[in-house]
Amino acid sequence: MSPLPPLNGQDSAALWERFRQLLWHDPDLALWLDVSRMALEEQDLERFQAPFAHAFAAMEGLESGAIANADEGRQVGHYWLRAPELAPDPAVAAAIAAEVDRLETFGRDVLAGTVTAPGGRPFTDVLWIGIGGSGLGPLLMLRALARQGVGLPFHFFDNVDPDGMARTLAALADRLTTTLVIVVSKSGGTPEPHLGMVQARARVLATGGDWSAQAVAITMGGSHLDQEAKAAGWLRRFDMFDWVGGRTSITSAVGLLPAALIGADLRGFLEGAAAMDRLTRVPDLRANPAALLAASWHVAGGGQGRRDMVVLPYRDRLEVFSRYLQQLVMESLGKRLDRDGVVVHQGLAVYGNKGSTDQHAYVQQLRDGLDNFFVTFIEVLEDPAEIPTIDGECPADFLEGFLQGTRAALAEQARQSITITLRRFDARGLGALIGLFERAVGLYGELVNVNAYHQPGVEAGKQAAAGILSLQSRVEGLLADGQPRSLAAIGAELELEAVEPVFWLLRHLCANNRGYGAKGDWGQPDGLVFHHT
Ligand SMILES: O=P(O)(O)OC[C@H]1O[C@H](O)[C@H](O)[C@@H](O)[C@@H]1O
Repeated sequence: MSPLPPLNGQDSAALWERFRQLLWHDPDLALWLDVSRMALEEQDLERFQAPFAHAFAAMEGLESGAIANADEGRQVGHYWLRAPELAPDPAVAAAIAAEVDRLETFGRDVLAGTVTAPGGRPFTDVLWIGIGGSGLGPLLMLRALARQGVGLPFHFFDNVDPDGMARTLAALADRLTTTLVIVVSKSGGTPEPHLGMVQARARVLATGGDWSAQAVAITMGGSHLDQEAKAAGWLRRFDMFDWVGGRTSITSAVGLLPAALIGADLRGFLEGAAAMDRLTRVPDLRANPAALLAASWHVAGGGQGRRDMVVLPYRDRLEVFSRYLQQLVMESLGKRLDRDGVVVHQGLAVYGNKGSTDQHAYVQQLRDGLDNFFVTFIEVLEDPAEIPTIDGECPADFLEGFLQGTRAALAEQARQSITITLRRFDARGLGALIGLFERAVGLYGELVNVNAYHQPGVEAGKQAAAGILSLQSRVEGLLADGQPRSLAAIGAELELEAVEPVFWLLRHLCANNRGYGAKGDWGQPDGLVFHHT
């Protein structure tokens, strides 16, 4: 093969040669990957040989059951979920396969009306309670694969925003007694899904529902949530295995149960991911699409994430994909320390929405402004037949034109882009996309030597939040005697280092009907006097 022409200028023959040489295609998945507009050069492909040999070996170790998440002492087994025979323990392989069967059967029975809400009425809705990977994966499945009139409508509690909960409960109204409530938390101890569960249960019971007959748990065996579901005899419990991280849980019950309840092809989804896994195990940088992605990300950001990934899928069904990738990529790669304990502040920022919509929003800056990004276009070739050409205008052709136009306009300004093209978008294709990005993140994590499977920063935020809640109890306890106090007085009596959190807490309490009031100027916190009425 002739040397890869460098990416510079607008020499269309050289660009075409780059396109031809770097194009990756798999006929079975009918998927193309084009990284020719990334700053990946011949010398990069050479210098990456040794690091990728190491990364491929590390991924092989991970898939064979190594403790790849050393900090948490955990195996990383999401690849086994779609190829159970790869699990190092035959009992684990059997458990994975059995769980898929149970999920599929349960979904089918709910849709067929053989598993019903109390009183024998068919379930009408699903309320899905989960956050992070336990919320985003299901949302992606739903937005990507739901078809009009098939399966159950979904509603989400993916936060503890009381306004969001109130709106969701109001929309369900009297259908709450025929709503299947699915509480999802791998750890079973995350506060958000717990609080959501408590609120949902109270409302279901208040409207005459039968909570245990409507509730389903997806969690690790033995977790707090699992114990609760077991003790109260919930309708079903599904397993989330210890070796599956939240951001890679979409091929577990977390993504499969939504698929089953919207009548999507969950076996096809798993098969697509498994097929991509096979293709991304190939230990050859140029022949491995996940390696080509990881190498492209590396050169774009100098191995330090200096360019953001802008995800532009040209399909509304993939609108949530950028949010999904945000968690997968940023929670995996955004790390302060590398595996040797050196401070590296690694990461790769991800944002996006969809094309061509974004063409009319922030693409202006991508074309003309700060060159701190690369775009990942996602294209689907097969168009639905329902939208015809009218007066010679075919929306699908415009979409194709907008995609190519944006790619070319960016290239004119030496802005980098990747394009992933799928012949067809279906459950299998979605599985393949998931598998592709999961592996690319794993390989990139090896290249930059970070543990892509833990999230110590998230834990820090959780602990700080717990500290604020305990401070609130102390402040409320102090003010319970009815004595008015300034922030300084509260700080002195509680021996606090800082009073600013107390100001924030009391500002919130005073804004609601919680029995607290304040005298003074809210713009001059030092002069405020708070009291409990
Ligand atoms: O499923 P859970 O254990 O409730 O966790 C939900 C989410 O929150 C955690 O804090 C993690 O940062 C996420 O990776 C996880 O997906």
